[in-house]
Amino acid sequence: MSIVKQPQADALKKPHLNLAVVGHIDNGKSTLTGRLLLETGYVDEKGFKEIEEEAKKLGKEDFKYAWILDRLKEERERGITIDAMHVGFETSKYFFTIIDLPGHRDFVKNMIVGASQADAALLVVSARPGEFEAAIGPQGQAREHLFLLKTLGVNQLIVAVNKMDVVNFDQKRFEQIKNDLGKLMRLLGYDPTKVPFIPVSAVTGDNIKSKSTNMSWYNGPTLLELLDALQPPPRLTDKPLRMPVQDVFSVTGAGTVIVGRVESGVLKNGDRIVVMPSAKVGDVRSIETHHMKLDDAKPGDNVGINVRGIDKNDVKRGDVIGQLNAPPTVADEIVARVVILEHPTAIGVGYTPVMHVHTATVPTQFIELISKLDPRTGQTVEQKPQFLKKGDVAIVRMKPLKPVVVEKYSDMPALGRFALRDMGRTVAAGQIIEIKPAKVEIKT
Ligand SMILES: Nc1nc2c(ncn2[C@@H]2O[C@H](COP(=O)(O)OP(=O)(O)OP(=O)(O)O)[C@@H](O)[C@H]2O)c(=O)[nH]1
Repeated sequence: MSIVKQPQADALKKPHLNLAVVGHIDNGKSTLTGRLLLETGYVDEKGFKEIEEEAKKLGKEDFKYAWILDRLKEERERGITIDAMHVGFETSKYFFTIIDLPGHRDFVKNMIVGASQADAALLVVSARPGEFEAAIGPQGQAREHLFLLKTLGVNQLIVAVNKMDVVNFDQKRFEQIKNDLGKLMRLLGYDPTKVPFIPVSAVTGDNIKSKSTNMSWYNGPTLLELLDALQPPPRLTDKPLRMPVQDVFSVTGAGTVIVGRVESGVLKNGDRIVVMPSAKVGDVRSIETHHMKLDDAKPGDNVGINVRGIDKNDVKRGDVIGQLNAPPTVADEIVARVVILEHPTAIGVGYTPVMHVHTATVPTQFIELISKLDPRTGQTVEQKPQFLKKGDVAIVRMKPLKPVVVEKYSDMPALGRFALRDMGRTVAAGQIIEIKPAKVEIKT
């Protein structure tokens, strides 16, 4: 029995949103996520009792919510099933899938993959003195995540100011954080007046499901109400099918099962599909989500598909599934608008970081620096710059050094935005403006 419950059919009929929970290490992402699952009835009672008793025994009761996530991670590592891939909870209006559970060692890398699919983000910042300051400091992950979210086009954001119990639910501290974070957000291109800030305590539960009696000075909605007030994104049903592959399994009795999220188009049972860049062709035998069989999968659906004619070894994470009449685009070169987040010196032609785009990672070389732009207005300020450095926004031409599927950001945002990483750091993020396609022959 898994520690988290799977949604019932009614929950899956609700509009679906993908939520990224982001923030600096130790600010309380896991605790808050565990709390949300618990408050919405998505934690198995028996399993949670065990966790509670264990936490009590060790005198670590504050940890019990985060341990829900730890337990889940263990379950995933032990034996992967399709339905354990997606953890979710429901509010009165939506069903939320939490993409990329917090607490991962290489969180930023996963964040990039995750954020490329997020419809909204919940930024968790700690009110504890010092912790908030570190989170938004030069090395702060709250800063880094905000920048990435913005550049990857995730515009819906909720800020949870957590650990309010630690600062005696002090309104002044909350206002100060709102003010300081607001300034940073403005710098990164957000309008902080449009972003809701909420004071919470993940440990005591204040303002999560019910209004806090400790913070009568806060008149806004609870966290669950804020989640309910998010807007569903437009779903690209009329575009060609694109489903980036997250994982592939060989399931005894079933054969090859490919897991991913449909980003555009509609995938139907019985469809003939093509996997790019390998150009392997197969047929869809069944589509499943959260343990239920579906007739089709639409944009936003996270599904496992059982396919005939494609071997497990023919598909890998980062490939993209499409249909034969409009197969996914394999790029020979791309032109992109990039923002340089972090680089110790300067970036010139020849620089080869790793591009993270949808679920793919591929070494990609800068082959031309076309122009430098004013970050605020988007106007060209310099043609053919020699170098790019931290803070610069530029149009560049790049060449993926291995075949990879991408699309123009304007056509399919989820396949057209990327981050560039080098030596464990996020160097830049960008959007694809033009693609020079590679020739790939599809044999049917
Ligand atoms: N007092 C108090 N402590 C909290 C609260 N939320 C989290 N904590 C504590 O803060 C510490 C870090 O919490 P986590 O939930 O593990 O933080 P995280 O952001 O998920 O950390 P990583 O997964 O390591 O990035 C733990 O000791 C929690 O018990 C809160 O609202 N109040």
